[in-house]
Amino acid sequence: MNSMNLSRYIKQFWLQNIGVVLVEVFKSVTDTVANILMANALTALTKLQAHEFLVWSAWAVLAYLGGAVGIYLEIYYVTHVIYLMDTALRRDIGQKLAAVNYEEYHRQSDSVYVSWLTNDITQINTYGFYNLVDIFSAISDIVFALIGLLYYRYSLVLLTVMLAVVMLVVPKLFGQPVQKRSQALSAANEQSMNQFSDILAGFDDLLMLNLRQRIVEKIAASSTRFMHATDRHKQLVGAMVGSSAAIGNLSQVAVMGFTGYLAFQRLVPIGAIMATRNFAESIFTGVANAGTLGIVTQGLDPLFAKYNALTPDPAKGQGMVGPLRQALQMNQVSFTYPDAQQPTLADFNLTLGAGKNYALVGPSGQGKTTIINLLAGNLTQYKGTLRFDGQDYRTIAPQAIRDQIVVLNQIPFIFNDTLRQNITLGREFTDQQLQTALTESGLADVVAKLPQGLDTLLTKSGRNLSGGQRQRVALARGLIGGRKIVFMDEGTASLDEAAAAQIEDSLLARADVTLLMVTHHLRNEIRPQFDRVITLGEEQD
Ligand SMILES: Nc1ncnc2c1ncn2[C@@H]1O[C@H](COP(=O)(O)OP(=O)(O)OP(=O)(O)O)[C@@H](O)[C@H]1O
Repeated sequence: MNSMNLSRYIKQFWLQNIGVVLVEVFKSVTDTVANILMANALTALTKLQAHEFLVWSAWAVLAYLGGAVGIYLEIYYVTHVIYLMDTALRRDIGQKLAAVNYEEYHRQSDSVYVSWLTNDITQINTYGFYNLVDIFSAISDIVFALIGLLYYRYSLVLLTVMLAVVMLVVPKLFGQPVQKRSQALSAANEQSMNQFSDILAGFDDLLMLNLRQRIVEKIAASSTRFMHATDRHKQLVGAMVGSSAAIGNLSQVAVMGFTGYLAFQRLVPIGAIMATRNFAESIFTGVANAGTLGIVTQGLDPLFAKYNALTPDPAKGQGMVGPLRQALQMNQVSFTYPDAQQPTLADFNLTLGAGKNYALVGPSGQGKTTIINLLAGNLTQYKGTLRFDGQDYRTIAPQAIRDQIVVLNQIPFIFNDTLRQNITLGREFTDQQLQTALTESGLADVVAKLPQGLDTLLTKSGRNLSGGQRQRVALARGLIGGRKIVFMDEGTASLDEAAAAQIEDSLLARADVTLLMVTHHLRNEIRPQFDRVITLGEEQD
């Protein structure tokens, strides 16, 4: 994907954006015409010509009605086009996120990405798309107001242009600082999102400790910090817009004064004073806005830089693998987490034979989950060699490895969707395949008891399923694609003994499944069913 920036989306929807431009031009034309018509009415009034006064006023009313239609179109159509661009932008952010690997994705928390898709888009709308519309509206107003002034006297145009140049210079002084504060605002947004989701995720624990008030304190503190970042941003934007407005107002007075002089000289009609004041107002407000808004728009560059910094999975391997026939191997594998002082694994060796069952036990923090993530192809920055049926992982396409593996975590993720969708995740399967997966995962009985069967809507995090049922949904989700290597990372730790036994036994009994089970509680009765119990910290093969 090419790099993301504002203009990319404007070009992508160029036809609709031409529509936006036409709406703005239409508004400016109706304003200019209405101004001249009202000026004519005023001139007729100063000459006490009642009929002319009424006729010019009636025309002016028509022009103002046209302007009202322009305002309607601006509010409805312009917003519609901006939302089209928002959707394309969110889609591209989604595409960037979907292209990264495990390590890159987990460099930041989910709530940071949520903030990209919500707060950042609001910021891009306010300071980007709506701003650009405002800038164009300002430019269009300026052009037609200049034509209006030219209609009376070219010297009015000259004076106005000179004053406008002064106004353009002022906002430039604010460019860099505004960019910095806009960057800080985005960072503060991410941080508060992070803090909100962190404290809310801890609701259950706070409830049990009778510390729910902490939610209120944390939310308030986080919101206050965000408010300070907004304050700092707005202070600067305010100073910039304010100083431009001050110069603009003084310039308007100068234009009015000059028109008054021309009227005394009988070079323009007396009613022109109203029109030139309005034209000058349009021009100076337009120049002030166009100058300052342009700078605010540039302030969005750091946001886009953030999205562009996401690097797609750099894995070079193209090789394919099928179902495991011989073994998965780790040879002299060492792994150190970024920022960690000590390696988690050093010269580690392990062989998992196809169709065999392994238990991986050992004290907490020894690296059991790390081993699973290495074997699953999620962690790539290791030393040594990983092999799939003798083929080096580095030469295999990462998705080909994932196609063979199911990872069951302690708390599997349940999407807010139907049970069927939670298993298929949008993939097409025959009823037969679905039925087999339900049976293999021990879900068939559960589904039979649900009034709505597979169409039962599961709530967020699967709260209407028991822990064991959630595990089975995750298992069915993995097995349905024909995966035959199962890594259980404390997959049954949160279940009662009966539920754990049901899942473990069904996997242990399958000769076609290669099972690696990480556990702290290896039940004695299933110990003999393992081909090997690997204790971390002991000699490896
Ligand atoms: N993302 C990470 N970044 C930095 N260090 C990490 C990360 N994940 C794990 N570690 C560290 O690596 C070590 C091994 O962690 P790992 O989760 O693999 O151990 P484990 O044996 O599975 O532990 P447990 O039995 O408690 O689940 C620990 O010291 C842990 O602090």
